[in-house]
Amino acid sequence: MSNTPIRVAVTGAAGQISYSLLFRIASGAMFGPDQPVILQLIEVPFEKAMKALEGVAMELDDCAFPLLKGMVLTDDPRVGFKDANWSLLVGAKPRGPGMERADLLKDNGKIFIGQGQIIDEVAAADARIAVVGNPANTNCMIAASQAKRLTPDRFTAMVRLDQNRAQAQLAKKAGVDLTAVKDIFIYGNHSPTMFPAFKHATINGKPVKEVITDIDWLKGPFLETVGKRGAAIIAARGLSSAASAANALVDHVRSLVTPGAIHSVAVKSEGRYGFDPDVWAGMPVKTTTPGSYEVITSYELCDFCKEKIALTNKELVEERAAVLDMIKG
Ligand SMILES: NC(=O)c1ccc[n+]([C@@H]2O[C@H](COP(=O)([O-])OP(=O)(O)OC[C@H]3O[C@@H](n4cnc5c(N)ncnc54)[C@H](O)[C@@H]3O)[C@@H](O)[C@H]2O)c1
Ligand SMILES: O=C(O)C[C@H](O)C(=O)O
Repeated sequence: MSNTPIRVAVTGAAGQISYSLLFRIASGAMFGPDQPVILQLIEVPFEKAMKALEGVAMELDDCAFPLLKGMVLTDDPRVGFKDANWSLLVGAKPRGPGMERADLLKDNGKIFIGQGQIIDEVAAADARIAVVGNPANTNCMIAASQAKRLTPDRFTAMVRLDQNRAQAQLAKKAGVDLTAVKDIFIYGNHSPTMFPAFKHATINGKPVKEVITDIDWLKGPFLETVGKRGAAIIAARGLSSAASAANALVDHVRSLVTPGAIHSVAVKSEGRYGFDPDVWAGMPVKTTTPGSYEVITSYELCDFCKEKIALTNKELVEERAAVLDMIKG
């Protein structure tokens, strides 16, 4: 790690995810305990949002984080993304009770056209982008489609919350410590069609199916609970998940800068695991250096896995088709 601060741009900086996220970044949880950061906080150009952002910045000051070397508060994305090493695209309208993710597609998609163009123009040479705002995979595809300088591998979308949810559910069912569950990866969309591939997961080093012998639970309630967890939280809280989403983004970025980490990331598929080449789909990734990763392509897919992947791929292809005019226009 270097002593030069990393510039981290965060959109939706006055929103609920950011209220959990920013303090973790400033404390060193995302980039490590020796890495200083400058937070470049971006909000919409409305008085209420900017006022709320000032309040968040006051609280960040009041934490006296030694690693926080500066803050920029802005409603101008050109200022906010300037020289950013990481751009965390959280800002978007969240889904409310009863809303489907498809409803968000057009509204939120527009945001990512502009942000993709500006990041490509003004962010740092080593810029990397992580998309959280929903529908995250397709928003990431939209942002990447606008880039002429930055290559598609720089753009990732978050499926880490789904991986964490799946790991927690498997540990609970098996009655083991969370850390006993390994290699549970999320394939496809961050939506109820996602596929947590339990077949490849292990519990205390044994294949999941040897420990959880209730295959009907794995194929039914397990997939359903993980896939619909976002909606369950919205129904219970009246608001979408925030602290767990922020925590997952810390994990997503931390793993992407930690060589050897193996984790689920939505990346440009390039046809891997049977996905359409142009969609961003969750799949297992291994971080190779603090600035690069490779997709792990060695997992074999059973017929059940292929069926599930075909479903989530279909949804991603449909989402892409729904915004194709926007990204080509
Ligand atoms: N991928 C995931 O796992 C995951 C998990 C939870 C939530 N989400 C999504 O994250 C997004 C944010 O959720 P939240 O609960 O923080 O919402 P929120 O409404 O509390 O905050 C969103 C913030 O974004 C701001 N914003 C909107 N458009 C913006 C723009 N163009 N530039 C900068 N800021 C902008 C808003 O003013 C608001 O302050 C939602 O789309 C939500 O669905 C994703
Ligand atoms: O499902 C949602 O709309 C919120 C979020 O993506 C989640 O998974 O909690």
